[in-house]
Amino acid sequence: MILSMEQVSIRSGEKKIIDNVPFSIDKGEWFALVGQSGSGKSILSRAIGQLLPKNFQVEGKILLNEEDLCSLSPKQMRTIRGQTLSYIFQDYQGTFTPFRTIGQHLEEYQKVHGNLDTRQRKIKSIEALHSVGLDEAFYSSYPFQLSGGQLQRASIAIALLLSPDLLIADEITTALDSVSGHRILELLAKKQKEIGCTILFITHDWRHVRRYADRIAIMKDGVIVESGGKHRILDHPKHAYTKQLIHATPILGKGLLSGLQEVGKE
Ligand SMILES: Nc1ncnc2c1ncn2[C@@H]1O[C@H](COP(=O)(O)OP(=O)(O)OP(=O)(O)O)[C@@H](O)[C@H]1O
Repeated sequence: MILSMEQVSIRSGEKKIIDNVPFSIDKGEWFALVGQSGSGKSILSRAIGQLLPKNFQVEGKILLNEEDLCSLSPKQMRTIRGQTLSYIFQDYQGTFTPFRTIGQHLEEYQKVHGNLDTRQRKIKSIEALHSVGLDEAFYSSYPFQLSGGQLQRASIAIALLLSPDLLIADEITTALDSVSGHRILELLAKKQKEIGCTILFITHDWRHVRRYADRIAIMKDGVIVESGGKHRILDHPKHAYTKQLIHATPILGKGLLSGLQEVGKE
């Protein structure tokens, strides 16, 4: 198991946003966290990296590789973010500082994590760009010179630069057209195979859940109402809310909603 949440509750002042959430993610799996807007998916995922604003209080345990992240200092967390845990967000524009080139972003990330050799940093940055299908010319480009899909590729290059154990992808295709979104997820799936990292994938889109997820948790009003394997959740949902969500966005195509074969049937 790579990530485990034990009775995690999150408040902002008097408001309880997350209520007693338990879940665990196994090493190497693609774990989808699904739920309608405002259910608390982003707040929960940001709590993992201690990225919540100061007015939020987190209770419970968040164990990454058996280490309780809630007990770590901001300095210790900075080391973990990037090296062990990294994020890709829906708002890819926000990942980049407008007046710095893509290459400078890639280099800064390495510098912060102790790679002090200028030449090595440049070689690694260019390799990272190639690995997400961007050629060397993008090294000197500014963020505004890239399309949304290209920028999201660059965010993946940055997020995977130090081969993290856990990558949190928070609605990373929402701001892209469907073809670019599809390409980004294919790229992520390919990179996951290469690096062997675990993915916590936050989404509204059942097509993506069906195609990529191994296991799924369903969130409603700050509570996980149901979780399980893809086949179990998509083809045999138990909770009324899960059924409602699945039926609200039917998946086109023949056979089971999970895309798998029912056991015992040809
Ligand atoms: N900075 C904040 N301060 C106080 N409350 C917040 C803050 N950000 C989000 N919330 C509240 O926390 C709850 C959960 O929000 P969150 O963004 O986690 O939902 P979500 O499931 O990720 O939604 P979406 O799919 O639209 O991104 C909502 O009620 C929201 O209003």
